[in-house]
Amino acid sequence: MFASSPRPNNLSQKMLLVIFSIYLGVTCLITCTQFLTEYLKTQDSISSELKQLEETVRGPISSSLWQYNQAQLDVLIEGLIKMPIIVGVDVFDKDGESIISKRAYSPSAVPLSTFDSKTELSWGVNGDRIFLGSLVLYSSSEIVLDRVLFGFSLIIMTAFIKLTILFWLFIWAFNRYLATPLKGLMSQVNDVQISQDISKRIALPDIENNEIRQLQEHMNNMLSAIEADQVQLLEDEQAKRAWLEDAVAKRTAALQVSNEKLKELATRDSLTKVLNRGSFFETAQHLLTLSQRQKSPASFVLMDLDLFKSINDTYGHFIGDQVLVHFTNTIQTLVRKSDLIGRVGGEEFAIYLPDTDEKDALNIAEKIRAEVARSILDVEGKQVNYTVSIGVETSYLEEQSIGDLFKRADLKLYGAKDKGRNCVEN
Ligand SMILES: Nc1nc2c(ncn2[C@@H]2O[C@H](COP(=O)(O)OP(=O)(O)OP(=O)(O)O)[C@@H](O)[C@H]2O)c(=O)[nH]1
Repeated sequence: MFASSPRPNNLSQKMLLVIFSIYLGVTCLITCTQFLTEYLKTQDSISSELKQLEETVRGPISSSLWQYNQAQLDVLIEGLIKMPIIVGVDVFDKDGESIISKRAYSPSAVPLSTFDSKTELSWGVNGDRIFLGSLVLYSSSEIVLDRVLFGFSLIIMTAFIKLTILFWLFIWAFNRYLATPLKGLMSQVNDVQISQDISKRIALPDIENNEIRQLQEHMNNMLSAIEADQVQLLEDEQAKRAWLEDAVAKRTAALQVSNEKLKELATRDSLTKVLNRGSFFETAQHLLTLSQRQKSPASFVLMDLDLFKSINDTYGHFIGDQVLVHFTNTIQTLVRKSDLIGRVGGEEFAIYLPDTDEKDALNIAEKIRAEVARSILDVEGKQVNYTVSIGVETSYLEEQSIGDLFKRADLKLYGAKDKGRNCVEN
């Protein structure tokens, strides 16, 4: 049973040690007391037997002494000394002088302790008792021990049997009611710990309604509380994350809008919304490089509003601004979405036309010139008419710089101005 039982842990070992040490101590104490009591009882019993023997032999010994019958006295003393409870016999005369002294042991094996019983020897003559001497019978502790040990071995044996039965009963009860349920409890707690699955619950099989069950219930309540806390924490965490993601998304959208605005501010002309000079030339340079790689033609149209100073002077700067906006709106309706429009000076604009040869570029420039010349702008009840001079230039394949193209277009623009304005020069 013990071999198949679970290996005791420190607590159980300690419990066993403490319980059985106490039990052994108490048992030893009781046994020693029992032994002492038994010893004294046996000694009393032997003393009584000695007394009885004295009563029995007092008459014959007194008779032998009265008659001086030494032979009879010797026989009687020999008989006494052979008795199992007697280790010595002494006979004294009336003056206390030893007449006979017999011992059942040799001088080399003297008993540890002896005790005796003494009786007077007398003889009756004419109704008077004549004192003849005394008889002393001795017995020893060894004889008492011999008797006690016989009875006591039975006590020791029964005590050992009781102790053994109690020990195994204790081991069985300990395993059945404490060690096995505790081991099961620890194993299940360990499972929860290793798997980190708080939804698991501890369920010991065949458990009685005792402290272990209460412990199991307390642990399960604790697990439930931890699980509820974890769920709450998870929900809080998810809510926080959702809030954070929402805040980040809103912030990102706001940043994108700001970026777009910044980009527009950096790249666009605030009045006409077409590309500013820097941005136009940068983008046009990229497109020119691309056109060259694809070996496709590209054209550059440079436009300058005619006598714009006098428009400002005549109608004021506000109307001058409206003319600029009108002009950009007009050209946007006449070019492709892929064409690049930029404001390169106060009243000077440029269009970069990818995949456009000289002939097509001239057509577009002419369309712009004609449309502008034809249109009448109505601002604040005033009718404004304006014209534009245009220089057109188409790129050569070996041409690398948009600046060169611009310079050549500018020369053409001067030519148009020289020819009297409101015309296209290429
Ligand atoms: N309203 C307004 N005027 C501008 C703006 N930018 C430049 N101007 C004006 O445009 C005028 C350009 O005048 P000029 O360079 O003498 O040229 P022009 O009068 O157009 O004469 P030509 O170019 O020879 O036909 C100047 O008076 C500038 O003040 C602007 O954004 N708004």
